[in-house]
Amino acid sequence: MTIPAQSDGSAGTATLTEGAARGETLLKVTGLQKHFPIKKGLLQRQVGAVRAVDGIDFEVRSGETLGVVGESGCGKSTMGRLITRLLEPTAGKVEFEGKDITHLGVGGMRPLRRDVQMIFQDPYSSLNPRHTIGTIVSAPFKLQGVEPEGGIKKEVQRLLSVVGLNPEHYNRYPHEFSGGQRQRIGIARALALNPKLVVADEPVSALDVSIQAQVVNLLDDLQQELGLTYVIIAHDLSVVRHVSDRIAVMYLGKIMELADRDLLYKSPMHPYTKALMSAVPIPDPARKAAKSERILLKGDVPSPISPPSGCRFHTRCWKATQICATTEPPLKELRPGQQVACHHPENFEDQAPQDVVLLSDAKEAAELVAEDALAESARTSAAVAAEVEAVEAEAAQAEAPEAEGETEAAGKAAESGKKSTESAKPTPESVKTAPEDGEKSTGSRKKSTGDAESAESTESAESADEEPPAKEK
Ligand SMILES: Nc1ncnc2c1ncn2[C@@H]1O[C@H](COP(=O)(O)OP(=O)(O)OP(=O)(O)O)[C@@H](O)[C@H]1O
Repeated sequence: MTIPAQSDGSAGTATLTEGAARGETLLKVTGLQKHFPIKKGLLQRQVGAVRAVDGIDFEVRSGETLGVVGESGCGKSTMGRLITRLLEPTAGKVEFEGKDITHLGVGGMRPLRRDVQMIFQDPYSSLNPRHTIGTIVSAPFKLQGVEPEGGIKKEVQRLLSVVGLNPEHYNRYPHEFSGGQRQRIGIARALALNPKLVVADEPVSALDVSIQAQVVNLLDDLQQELGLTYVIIAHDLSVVRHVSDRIAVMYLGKIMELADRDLLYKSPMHPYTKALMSAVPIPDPARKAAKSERILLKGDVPSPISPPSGCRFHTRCWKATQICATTEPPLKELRPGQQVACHHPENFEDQAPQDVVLLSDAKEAAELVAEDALAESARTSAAVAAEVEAVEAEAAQAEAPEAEGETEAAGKAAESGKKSTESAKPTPESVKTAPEDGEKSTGSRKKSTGDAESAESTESAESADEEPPAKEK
């Protein structure tokens, strides 16, 4: 699709190249929380709170697309409304282009409304049925008191053609358009003031599959043409797969994994990410065999009013041990470009190798996880752990000759380096020799590592199922 070039002389509108240069941080979120109070009784006393967003940190870089995925109710829309300041955060900080906008009032936010726009999920209810599309798309100009060069009508018609609509339909009403066309009207309205950041909340989930692809491609084209930065919220990974540069996986108000798209698809580290990915249908019949590796999650997402202790995913995770129920894992960069909040990550060295006794919840959850998936998980973790051990041993060896004949302290350091390597022994070893004493033995985790005797088979980390798609940009 050809998209007309953006007119560069629109009076009063910011040019997209202004502000943060490509790759620089445009939006920064620190410890962001939104707790909706639950009130009861005549006096409307607060008796609890829905912890919709419960302490999240991330950055959005200029020119990139950050995909945000997670099951229904995990706080994605609330997060979107917080960063566009449609909601007031309970705690935390939102910075846009280095400026703290967390508690800006209506007046303070007015100039920012040009720079940050939102596209809503439902193209049916987000457009006023009594207004013509001309009125709808021109509303931002009127609200901001902006008079584009050539007049508002001309600019609105230009915007309509930018999003692939007929400019002659300026005077038509929303009901005269199809779902996909209405979403295009919503996109035209969002683009009216040349925003820097566009937050799209489930922009295609209300549309037919064939139309979804058109709208996703339109968003992608517009990004390239206009240098937009996107946060795209979706409930599954298939929508954000082709457009995102990085993907944040949310669960119960927290970010579980935040990674470059290719890394996430090639080797997801959080068990929840892996489960979400295995739920994406595989259209290629030749890869139907992967079906047996589907991971089914047990039960529903727990209530955000009283989320589980420790790691919030532990009640549905097949790898959960005691530490998962008691200690919340921090979101840590385990690989460059891949942050994960997990004590027992997939495709990586175990972060709590001493903790091997599975929780009873985990044993139940493991019954829903295909044997192949469990075996693969153990194999890849073992392979990564072995790799880490080899690298550390090599480093210790390289240090050793230098230490020879030198100070005693240096010798001791080398020695302690070796010890720490030993203590970081791969999980599978420790899991295999895990307590056999009683019913709380490692259960399915043990079973899975048993299958993983050939820890050397690294290629399993890159099963056909997890091949990253070629980015369509
Ligand atoms: N205004 C509100 N008052 C009280 N609770 C709310 C409010 N808005 C959202 N919630 C609750 O916060 C939690 C997160 O909701 P949110 O809509 O952000 O999730 P989501 O991941 O976007 O889900 P979905 O994909 O279904 O829209 C849910 O439990 C929801 O019921």
